[in-house]
Amino acid sequence: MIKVDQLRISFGTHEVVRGVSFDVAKGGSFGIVGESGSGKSTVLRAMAGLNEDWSGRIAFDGTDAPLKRPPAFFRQVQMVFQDPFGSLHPRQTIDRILSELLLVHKLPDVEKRIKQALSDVALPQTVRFRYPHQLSGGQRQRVAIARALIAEPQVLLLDEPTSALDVSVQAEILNLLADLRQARNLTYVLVSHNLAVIAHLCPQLGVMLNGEMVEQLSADDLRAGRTKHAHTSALRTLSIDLEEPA
Ligand SMILES: Nc1ncnc2c1ncn2[C@@H]1O[C@H](COP(=O)(O)OP(=O)(O)OP(=O)(O)O)[C@@H](O)[C@H]1O
Repeated sequence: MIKVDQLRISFGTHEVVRGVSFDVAKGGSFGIVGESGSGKSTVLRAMAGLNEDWSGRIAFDGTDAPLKRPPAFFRQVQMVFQDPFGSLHPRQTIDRILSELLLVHKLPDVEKRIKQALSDVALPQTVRFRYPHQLSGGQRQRVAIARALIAEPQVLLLDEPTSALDVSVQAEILNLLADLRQARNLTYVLVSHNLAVIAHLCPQLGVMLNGEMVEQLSADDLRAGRTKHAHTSALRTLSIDLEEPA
């Protein structure tokens, strides 16, 4: 479903993504983990069509993505960001936020689709005419997910989708994302610095270090400590230490 091959991205003379390659099967979920600045978000933004200056190959469903994506691309592929406060327009009601993509893509049954989108992410219909600041952080992220799914895409690109949330809410959003993927056969690429988040949603993952994907492995191998690259072992040790403070 997704093929990224020898992706390279520079800002000025600084090459921040240095030949990254990975594949994701249809209905699969691939995680990208790595420390801050390793290039994870830059990879995802290029895949989403938000950065038009890259080289290599990015393909969805067998079709190479051009640098500048046509409008139809954004029906097929949607992105969810870390901070729902930043990604939802503060002066627009949830109704307006959800209807925007439907209008852009000229989809029928706006009313029905908005109601369905709210119920798909387990939000009460009463939030429809509220503003983002009148919702909790978890509810805002549910709106962001509803907006991403409303035009029925096949791929979700998720950039730290739970990092801005309280720990108790994080698990709810991760479970929602897992359920939605299964129900709709969605394909996910998820970026996080948090190995536990990645391992929860992604059976396969890639580890980034200084713009390179230094290792790809299964979540099972990660859990069992079957790692090859020293950086993967270091991330794993760090995440175990964080989860189980002495
Ligand atoms: N628009 C930009 N202009 C210049 N440099 C950038 C830009 N975006 C990212 N960078 C640089 O590219 C490198 C990789 O950034 P990126 O955001 O992809 O890392 P990351 O692994 O996602 O980290 P984080 O989790 O902190 O977002 C960093 O050195 C960053 O400073």
